[in-house]
Amino acid sequence: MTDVPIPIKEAKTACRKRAFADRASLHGQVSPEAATAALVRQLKEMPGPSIIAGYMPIRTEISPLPALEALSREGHVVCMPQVVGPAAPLRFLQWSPEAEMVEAEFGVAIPKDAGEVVPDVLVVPLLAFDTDLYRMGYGGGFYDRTIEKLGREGRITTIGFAYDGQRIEAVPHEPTDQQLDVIVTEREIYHA
Ligand SMILES: Nc1nc2c(c(=O)[nH]1)N(C=O)[C@@H](CNc1ccc(C(=O)N[C@@H](CCC(=O)O)C(=O)O)cc1)CN2
Ligand SMILES: Nc1ncnc2c1ncn2[C@@H]1O[C@H](COP(=O)(O)OP(=O)(O)OP(=O)(O)O)[C@@H](O)[C@H]1O
Repeated sequence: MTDVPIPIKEAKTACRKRAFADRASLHGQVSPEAATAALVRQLKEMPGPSIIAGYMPIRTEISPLPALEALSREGHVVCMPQVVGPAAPLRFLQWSPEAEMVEAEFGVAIPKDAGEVVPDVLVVPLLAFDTDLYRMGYGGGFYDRTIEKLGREGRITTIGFAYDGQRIEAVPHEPTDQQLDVIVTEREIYHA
């Protein structure tokens, strides 16, 4: 029997469904402290002052907030993503632990009345990843478009943040999928 390749969209949909279930079983079971400490260490290793983009966790994403709060209190500029349109890259609004938040597209909170900044480090949420540092998100292509644009305009470092159990053998990918530079979990730091 010959192997018939599964079309990429179908492969991604099937993978995404499995990844949702797998991540849900990790969330609440895996203690995030070691991941937080590793993320803080990784972000502090960045040369020079950096503007760090995080995310407000939704669903069962591992929360980067303890790490971002600590870095913000130490004087780092931190920002959060905003969806501006279905085919547009994300834009980033400055954030601090005291920032007033409002709910925006897809149920994601964004800082209210905040100024736009351009990050040079992106902490990226994901559903699943592999050791080639491919990631799978919710399917909007927002991070792929954003990484592609920021990379074209300057230097950008991308750090995936996840539970180690979100690692899978191979994430189905297509030419527009961007590989991350680093993935931080509670157990491991993966490099390209
Ligand atoms: N915490 C967090 N913030 C983020 C993202 C993210 O993945 N996580 N984004 C990353 O892009 C952007 C928001 N984009 C999002 C896109 C889709 C869904 C979502 O839940 N989608 C539905 C499917 C919607 C549909 O197709 O009808 C789903 O997954 O069930 C959430 C956020 C910016 N902020
Ligand atoms: N740089 C880009 N330019 C144009 N289209 C893009 C770009 N990057 C991704 N896309 C399109 O977006 C669609 C969804 O991408 P994909 O399934 O990889 O999303 P995702 O990485 O899971 O989601 P997200 O990045 O929002 O978390 C793809 O069909 C792809 O064609």
